[in-house]
Amino acid sequence: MSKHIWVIAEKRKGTFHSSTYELLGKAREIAKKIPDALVACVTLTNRSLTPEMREKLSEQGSDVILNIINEKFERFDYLTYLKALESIAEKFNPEIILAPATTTGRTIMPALAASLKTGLTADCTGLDIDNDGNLLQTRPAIGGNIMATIKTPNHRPQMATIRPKTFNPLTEKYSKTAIYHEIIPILDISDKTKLIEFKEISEDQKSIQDSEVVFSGGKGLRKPENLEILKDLAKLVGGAVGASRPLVDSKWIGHENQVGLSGHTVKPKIYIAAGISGAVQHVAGMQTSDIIIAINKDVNAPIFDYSDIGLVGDAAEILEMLHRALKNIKEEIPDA
Ligand SMILES: Cc1cc2nc3c(=O)[nH]c(=O)nc-3n(C[C@H](O)[C@H](O)[C@H](O)COP(=O)(O)OP(=O)(O)OC[C@H]3O[C@@H](n4cnc5c(N)ncnc54)[C@H](O)[C@@H]3O)c2cc1C
Repeated sequence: MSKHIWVIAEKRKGTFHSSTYELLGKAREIAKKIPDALVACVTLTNRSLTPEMREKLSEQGSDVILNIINEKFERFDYLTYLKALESIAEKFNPEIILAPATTTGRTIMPALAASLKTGLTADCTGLDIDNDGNLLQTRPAIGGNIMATIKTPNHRPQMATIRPKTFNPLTEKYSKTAIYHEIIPILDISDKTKLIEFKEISEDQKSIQDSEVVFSGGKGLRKPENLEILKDLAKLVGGAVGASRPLVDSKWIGHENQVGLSGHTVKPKIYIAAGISGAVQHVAGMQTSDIIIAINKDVNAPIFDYSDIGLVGDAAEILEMLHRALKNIKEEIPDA
């Protein structure tokens, strides 16, 4: 019988979040090391998937799509999600269940692991298969000072959440067309919860994980007012604002903007670290960015070891100069 590697899809409006495609790409890679493995994408929706959605999941590496339908799945609904996943996991006995370490994944996976009586490794940054077919789940531990590799040899399924932007989606379309199943589970749920309000993040609060340019500030910005320059810069180029943990701890900015081990992992095309020293816990969340530009007044700051471009000087002054220059370019060439 085939061994299922499940990827629990993260739905966003009429499409799927990029983390779904990243996990499908990784699932394809590990499937090569498990005989008879099938990559199954598990979607939870309130209606059938459109042909376009199915095609996309197929091209991104799914052999099978298991679409669980329930009227409550227009949005995330904790108890119904849990009961539905539990019931189909018991039916299909997957070997591995992967989900992105988003708010949804972080909420549902621990509860699912507990109800399936297995383990869960949260926030993984690496996955592999050992010679015995066990999933090797790697994640930073002890404050990011060591990488721990965890396996679950005695229980199935093996479950992990993975930080978005850790893996890459397939670079070439997967050649098979996924088999599409619709499942309408009969769920016995005594509803103890009700949705009071659903608040969507506004467009100008662009997520740091979805932006191609992230302007991040650290303690070297010296005062909260200097964060405004970062916000203006981000607005100018359609980017997002990130921060080191001390700025979040001081309530200059929200946790959704924190980059690093206890914040978010980002992988933009350009990451600007202004007044950030480059502590391992911060670097863990941004080191895979394509181009890293560091601004620091200390020429020996560790952040320069990770940067492609380094500017030595006062962060606020340099950011002001950058803002003026970009504004001028925008005025001269509006489409730039
Ligand atoms: C378990 C654990 C989890 C953690 N998780 C995170 C995390 O997710 N994200 C995170 O960021 N940190 C995290 N940390 C904290 C981390 O260890 C560092 O303390 C933190 O990243 C330092 O932030 P910083 O670089 O802004 O400040 P500092 O380390 O104080 O560095 C400030 C930098 O600004 C420079 N500077 C000063 N003045 C100026 C100026 N005028 N112009 C330019 N540069 C200037 C200095 O030279 C210095 O390099 C975690 C720590 C632990 C123990």
